[in-house]
Amino acid sequence: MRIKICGITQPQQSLAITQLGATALGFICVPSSPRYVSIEQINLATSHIPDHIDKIGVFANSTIFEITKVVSSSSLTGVQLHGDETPLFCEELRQVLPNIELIKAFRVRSWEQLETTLNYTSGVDTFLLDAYHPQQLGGTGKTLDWQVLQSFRPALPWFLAGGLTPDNVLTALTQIHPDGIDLSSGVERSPGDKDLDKVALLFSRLNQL
Ligand SMILES: O=C(O)c1ccccc1NCC(=O)[C@H](O)[C@H](O)COP(=O)(O)O
Repeated sequence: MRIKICGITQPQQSLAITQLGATALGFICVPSSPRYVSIEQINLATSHIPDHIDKIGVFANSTIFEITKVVSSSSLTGVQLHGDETPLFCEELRQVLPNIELIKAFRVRSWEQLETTLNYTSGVDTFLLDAYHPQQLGGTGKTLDWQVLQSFRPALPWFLAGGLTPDNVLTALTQIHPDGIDLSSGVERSPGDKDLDKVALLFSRLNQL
């Protein structure tokens, strides 16, 4: 299973987190977020990270120009679209960045909304389901209803996000079987400052699976 730790801001934490077992690191490229990082910060945080670790830039309602500028100046291997990007936008971005993993995030407000994932299957590689919050785009610590998600059968591999912590991750994964999990505030001391003890606890809990 893929394990993405998102919202990294401190270079020394990125290496430690991959050594603990993360398969992907997420960098928030949304200026309004307290976890925002510049291109220079992304490059510092990824310079010692092995090639097999996915390095995902998280964007929300950015333009194709803004996204490609960050991707072409960094070692990002993937782009997560966390805003209201349309299927057409994803397909256009795919044309411009054919070798970059595209992840479309859905902030789930209603279960009917999950049907819209169908419209994105040709434009992206991966889905991510996150909790909806009226004021925040991500990193909210809110969980989804895992029981309802048991019937989610997406056409693409998917990450479960939203309020996962070392204490609830096994409960989630006994109910549903995503291809990956994504955690941010559940392994933090404060926004952008990861708690390496919590990250270690996460991996020791996952080893019990
Ligand atoms: O984390 C942010 O600050 C953020 C801001 C704007 C758009 C997306 C953002 N995060 C996206 C993520 O992938 C988070 O990991 C995801 O929302 C889960 O967060 P959490 O509930 O804290 O585990």
